[in-house]
Amino acid sequence: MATHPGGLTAAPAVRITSLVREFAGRRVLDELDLEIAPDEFVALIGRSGSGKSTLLRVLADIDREVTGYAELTAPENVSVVFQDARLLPWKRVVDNVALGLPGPGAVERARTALAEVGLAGREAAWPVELSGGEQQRVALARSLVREPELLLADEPFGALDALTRLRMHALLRRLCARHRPAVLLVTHDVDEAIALADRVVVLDDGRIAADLRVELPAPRRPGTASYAALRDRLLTLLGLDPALDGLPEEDGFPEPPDGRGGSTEASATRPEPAREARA
Ligand SMILES: Nc1ncnc2c1ncn2[C@@H]1O[C@H](COP(=O)(O)OP(=O)(O)OP(=O)(O)O)[C@@H](O)[C@H]1O
Repeated sequence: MATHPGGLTAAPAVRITSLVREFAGRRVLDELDLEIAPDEFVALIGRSGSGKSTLLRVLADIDREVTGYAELTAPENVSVVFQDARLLPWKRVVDNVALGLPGPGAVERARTALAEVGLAGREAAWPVELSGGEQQRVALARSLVREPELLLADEPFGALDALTRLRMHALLRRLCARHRPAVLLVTHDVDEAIALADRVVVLDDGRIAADLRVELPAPRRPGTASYAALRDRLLTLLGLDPALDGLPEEDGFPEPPDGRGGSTEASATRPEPAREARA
């Protein structure tokens, strides 16, 4: 639970207890527990197939086919940002942001939100006229103009170049400081997780392998000893070798049945990440 100024203890924005999601009898989320406080920024990392997007879809109420849970509490006012901006190509930028907003002030609010993400003057543009980073900024404006209590983001910057991604980090930090939603950010990028999150949760085979608070002082610059220690710990938890800067020695994927791919038995065994107690 979050303790707010004044000593009040706020109820968590998200509380999940013993969540199970199966596909064809296989547990993809396996009795998962997670709490996110209001205003808290949680990054969710984990290997491909570990269940990150599934968890996000359940919280977004896109996936309702959960097999079981003891508690599943999330706010009603949730916004979701995906890797692709998913703008309606036949609507101008401002109308994409205003879409579904109630009241006569909708367009004005959309304009203000676009200015907040640095797109003042581009309101009348068509989505196709914007770069990938600009489209993603529109998607952020569209999400935050609704003042969500919970912002869910599934690799929102994964398709952007490295420089744009860094600028998007700064933008998202500023927007979250202003709007103060609880955030669950799915990312493959350990540095992105460290740069943005209050907590990094590591998912492995549908269970939480580690839950680490990021205690680094701002600005969180790579190169400090404490940054490197946290980064190494997260890479290790992902089954990667920090000494190789995150590159695994083997790809860790199963061999094709006919043995094509030509390597040894060892390469068919994926590296086992360490499990850690909740910190
Ligand atoms: N609709 C579906 N039908 C069957 N299996 C599914 C479905 N959606 C997801 N899965 C399976 O659930 C597992 C978790 O998928 P999920 O997309 O949540 O993983 P992820 O951690 O987000 O992976 P990635 O990092 O590669 O995006 C995978 O093994 C996937 O094949």
